[in-house]
Amino acid sequence: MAATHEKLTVGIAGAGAVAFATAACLEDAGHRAILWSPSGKSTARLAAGEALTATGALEGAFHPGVAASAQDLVAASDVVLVALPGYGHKTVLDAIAPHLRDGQPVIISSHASFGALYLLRQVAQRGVRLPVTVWGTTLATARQPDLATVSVNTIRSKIDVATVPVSESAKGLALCQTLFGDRFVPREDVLAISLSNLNPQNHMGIALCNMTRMEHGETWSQGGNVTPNVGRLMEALDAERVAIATALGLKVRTIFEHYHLSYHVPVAPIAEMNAELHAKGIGGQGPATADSRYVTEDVPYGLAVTAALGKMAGHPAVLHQSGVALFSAMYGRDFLAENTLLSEIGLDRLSLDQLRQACTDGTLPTTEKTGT
Ligand SMILES: NC(=O)C1=CN([C@@H]2O[C@H](COP(=O)(O)OP(=O)(O)OC[C@H]3O[C@@H](n4cnc5c(N)ncnc54)[C@H](OP(=O)(O)O)[C@@H]3O)[C@@H](O)[C@H]2O)C=CC1
Ligand SMILES: CC(C)(CO)C(=O)C(=O)O
Repeated sequence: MAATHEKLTVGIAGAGAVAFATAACLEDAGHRAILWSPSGKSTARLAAGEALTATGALEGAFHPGVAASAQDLVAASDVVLVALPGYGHKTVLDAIAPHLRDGQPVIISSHASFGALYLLRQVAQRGVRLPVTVWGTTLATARQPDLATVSVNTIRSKIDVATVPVSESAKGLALCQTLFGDRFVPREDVLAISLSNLNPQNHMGIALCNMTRMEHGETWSQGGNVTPNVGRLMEALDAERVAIATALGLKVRTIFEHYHLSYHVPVAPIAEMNAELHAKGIGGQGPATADSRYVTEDVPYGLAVTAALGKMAGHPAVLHQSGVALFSAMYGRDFLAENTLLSEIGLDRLSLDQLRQACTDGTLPTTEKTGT
């Protein structure tokens, strides 16, 4: 699909902060957005006729549609966009998979734990082929003060994108441009995107170093608490991730580029960039609970993946591995075991060659480990 002024209907699976912000942006651009909340809770007020009010980087009152079921969502949409935390991905992918049509594009924002490969396997069992476009991050950073309002902190100027199968990359990119404008940076494949989500490493530094604030339920500035030592930890985590990507011959953004492109602040040490965000009033607030996706999503669906890829690439990500172990010890949970996608795609049974092939053609091997 070439980038056009075509107006499309986008079915959004998920109805949290990012889903609301994405729906508002789509409606603002003249597209039609339909939201689906897996429990129905998050769309109840919109379904009752209230407007979705966006404040901040996007202002306005919008009336996206609401779907009562995954089946209705998929049936009414040209494109399906998955926008919710990784711990909900398998549930939602399982809900949409039986209804997706041949060729119907799916976008996952942000992509986690090779969910694209899982979805492609599920639809292939029905003989359905479709392109899955994956983003390393989200269109916006946002919070949901209530279930009819979204506070949009920033709309990103650059988003890393790839499509599985890779042969559909140009069409996937054009679709994203049609929907969201010229803000996409094409990356090689879903493997590159898996190493492009900076939330897990950044949230590890932020949550680990502010855990007592989270446990005490304090209100605290996120940007203002990325102090020099926290910033250095985040930079060291970043160096591990970038080293793995480099070893695999993949180009990914650095933490410096990420903060610069997401928040439009000059490149500097990460503590300084965060201090600048804090001073500008866009540093955000850190989690006011230990039950935060900064840990419950980012450890099993993020740190664990980078750690696994580090081992496969021969560049062990010691700090990421330590993050999984430390948070598991702190919470008294086995975060590695909580990931519902990696075990499904059998990442530990794949060789690097097999994983790379699957990321290229979208087909997971059925045979035992072969190649390096
Ligand atoms: N918010 C932000 O600024 C940023 C977010 N991201 C990433 O974007 C994604 C979405 O974030 P955000 O919108 O803030 O998240 P939210 O917590 O606001 O998402 C809430 C939505 O997720 C659904 N959900 C939660 N748990 C489950 C589950 N177990 N099964 C099924 N559905 C579930 C909820 O369902 P229901 O409606 O039924 O309650 C609701 O629709 C995450 O991966 C996050 O890391 C990345 C960068 C910035
Ligand atoms: C707040 C922000 C934008 C940075 O940590 C974020 O990534 C999130 O909410 O997940």
